[in-house]
Amino acid sequence: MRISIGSDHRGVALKGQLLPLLASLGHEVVDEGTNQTSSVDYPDYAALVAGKVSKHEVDRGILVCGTGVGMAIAANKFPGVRATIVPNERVARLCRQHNNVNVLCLSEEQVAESTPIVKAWLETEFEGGRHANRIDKITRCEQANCG
Ligand SMILES: O=C(CO)[C@H](O)[C@H](O)[C@H](O)COP(=O)(O)O
Repeated sequence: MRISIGSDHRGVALKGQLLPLLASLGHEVVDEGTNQTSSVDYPDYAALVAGKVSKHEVDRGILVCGTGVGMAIAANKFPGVRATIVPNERVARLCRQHNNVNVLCLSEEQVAESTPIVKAWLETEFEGGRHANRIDKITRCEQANCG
């Protein structure tokens, strides 16, 4: 897969660990930064990654910050993006099977072992069926500017 990855300054160390992992699994990785520990704004990096997912320039996105919260909030503003914080392997599988999550948000502070989470998220397929009906409802809401 072609994967765009980004972080803020609180996620840069974990992003650095994920780059060789993704390459070793055979994925083409686009590193959107940041590559420094000086303070940056997470919405800028969420926009780079989620924008590419939204425009289908990449297959998936990965975002890392201190908690994953800000990245998920910002990424979900982009049409067609389904981003969530994933704290463990079980949620990694379920968010693919049920929610077709296309942007994985990780907390560098909270996640001790990210490799099984990332592998499970990459390997697990969307189940479709009743879950597709639910995603369609979200998509229709997004397109109609619900609320
Ligand atoms: O977006 C976040 C929280 O919702 C991330 O944890 C950021 O990394 C954090 O907000 C950055 O905070 P800082 O005090 O400016 O380092």
